[in-house]
Amino acid sequence: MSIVLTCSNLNKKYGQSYALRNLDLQLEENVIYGLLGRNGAGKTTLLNVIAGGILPNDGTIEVRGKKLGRGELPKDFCYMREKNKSFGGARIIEVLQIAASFHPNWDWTFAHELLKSFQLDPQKKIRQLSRGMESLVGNLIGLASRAPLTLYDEPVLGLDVLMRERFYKALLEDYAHYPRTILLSTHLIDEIAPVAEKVYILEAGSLLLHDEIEQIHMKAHLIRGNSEAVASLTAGKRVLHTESYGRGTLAAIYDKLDDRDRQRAREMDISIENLTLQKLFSYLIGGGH
Ligand SMILES: Nc1ncnc2c1ncn2[C@@H]1O[C@H](COP(=O)(O)OP(=O)(O)OP(=O)(O)O)[C@@H](O)[C@H]1O
Repeated sequence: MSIVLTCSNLNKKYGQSYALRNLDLQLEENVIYGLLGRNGAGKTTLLNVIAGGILPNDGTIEVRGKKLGRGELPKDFCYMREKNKSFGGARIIEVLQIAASFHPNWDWTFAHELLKSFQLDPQKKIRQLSRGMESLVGNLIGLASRAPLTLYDEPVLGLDVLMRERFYKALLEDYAHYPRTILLSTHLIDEIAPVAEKVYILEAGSLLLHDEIEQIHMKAHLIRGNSEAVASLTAGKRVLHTESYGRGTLAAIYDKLDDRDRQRAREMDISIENLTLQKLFSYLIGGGH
């Protein structure tokens, strides 16, 4: 396992409030990550601190084991911001030409395929584009640049369902042939579950959870039954949330359940459901509501 990027103890304050607090994050080579969090959780700030030149108050960033100096940006990376106000007067094709000059792995054949698939007219000016089309231009650049480290901030913002599906499909197909490290920040949590291999969940600038999607499928459960029975089954496990109803309790847990746990659950008439990533997220940050 080779580490591409390590952020250690990052802190970023705006006035008295922390946009990032003691944040640690590590990205491995050739993995797709989801960066999840509510509005204001700190996702954009984190991406800007890594790649957008915002200086943290504390903490270090290492790229392939080499610490970045203050204000230094990673090499060989592509960062597609949520908002890109520059280039308004330029045509799409001109923006692609600029991007191509920055990225040594740029693939023009792929870029033209994506223009067609995303239904973008290369002669259109950036300021004539809808919100979704603008996102698609950014997504195209992120894909065709094939940078070893690609960071996307809300890439599907403003996209309709068809275009979201086309983007995810293009990403996964291209990643299968050209593996690299990709981090996608998003609100659309269940959509990212089939795309990402690992996720980081932020809340109020801190890391709430990070794990492999596969592990999340194995560990995120909702348990329902008699209160004493639920308390006994969940003892020693990571309980995210509990709620009482009549004589029963509902508990969201984040832990593996082995055969013995499941046998006990059957004996005690406890039901066990798997939680979707979206539901896990809701229980982590707000008790499921
Ligand atoms: N330039 C700024 N000045 C002051 N506060 C800021 C600034 N940029 C961000 N913040 C604050 O930092 C916190 C994190 O914001 P950030 O944009 O990183 O969140 P986010 O997770 O990307 O949110 P969203 O999903 O809504 O884009 C918020 O409380 C925000 O108000």
